[in-house]
Amino acid sequence: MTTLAPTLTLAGGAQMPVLALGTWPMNDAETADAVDSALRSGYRHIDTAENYGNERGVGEGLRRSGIPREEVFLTTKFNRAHHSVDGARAACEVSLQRLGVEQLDLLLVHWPNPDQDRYVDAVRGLAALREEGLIRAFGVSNFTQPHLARVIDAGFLPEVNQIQLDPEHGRAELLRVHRELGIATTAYTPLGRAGAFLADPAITAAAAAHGKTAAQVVLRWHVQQGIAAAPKSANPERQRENLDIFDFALSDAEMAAISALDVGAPLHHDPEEFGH
Ligand SMILES: NC(=O)C1=CN([C@@H]2O[C@H](COP(=O)(O)OP(=O)(O)OC[C@H]3O[C@@H](n4cnc5c(N)ncnc54)[C@H](OP(=O)(O)O)[C@@H]3O)[C@@H](O)[C@H]2O)C=CC1
Ligand SMILES: O=C(O)C(=O)[C@@H](O)[C@H](O)C(=O)CO
Repeated sequence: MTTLAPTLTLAGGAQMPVLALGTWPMNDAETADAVDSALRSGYRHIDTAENYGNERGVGEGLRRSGIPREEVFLTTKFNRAHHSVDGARAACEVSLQRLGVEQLDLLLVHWPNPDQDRYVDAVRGLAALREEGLIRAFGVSNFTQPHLARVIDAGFLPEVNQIQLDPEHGRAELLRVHRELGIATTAYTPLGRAGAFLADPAITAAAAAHGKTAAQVVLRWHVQQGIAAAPKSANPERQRENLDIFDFALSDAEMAAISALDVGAPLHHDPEEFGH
């Protein structure tokens, strides 16, 4: 029987599977193959973006897999040019078209782009789209606590903040803020792009103890904190490996040892400076 990931209930009531297939930096053809194999293995959440240029591939993989549309949670994101009420609508409409679906499960503002200072209007546009039923949930990505505060002061609660989060970037303070506000967290680059930390004894010892791989231990560390994770793999075997994390639990000591790998390394990109 196929194992499905459990879901998190978002603030607006949508159920979001805690394990998503990441699709950056694959092109349409690679994405279609990866999405097809992932869905056949039991994935029910796909992460894409306008910026990845592969939403058509996601739609193709979805149709090829034969998995009914309503069983799959589709997350996509839009770029800075769409940071306005009308822009969010236009972004949604073109993503729907490229994906070949009638509704998005989750639409995110990809980066805050504070230099143009229009992310509050972008979220205002998202709230209207949810109201109309074009999207089931809305959220943001790469937002810091001050960005979230501006959006919330304007009267909108993003349901998700998708952020870089791995054992070396535990994001403890932002996670605390998310929990306080009722914002779900999705971790991107959860494996550190097959980072060196996979060979750290804190992780390899837990992997040996549970008969799992280092990547499985790291993804388990994410979901055991109530965080969703979006590992990318183009390889069907590694896709299955990354989903096979729901039959064991890390001890408190193992969780703490992995969390201790965060010694304050900088993020790949500073959201005050970088964005598209
Ligand atoms: N919101 C945002 O701004 C951002 C969102 N993202 C999203 O997050 C997703 C994941 O992040 P990404 O940066 O790709 O990094 P990941 O941490 O997911 O690492 C992906 C890399 O790890 C390899 N890999 C996957 N599974 C395993 C495994 N079990 N063992 C060993 N190696 C493995 C993959 O290779 P292979 O494919 O060969 O298996 C690939 O090279 C992206 O695809 C995208 O959807 C990413 C960056 C920013
Ligand atoms: O992959 C994404 O979602 C991005 O936003 C990319 O810009 C990614 O963060 C990156 O690292 C590009 O250099």
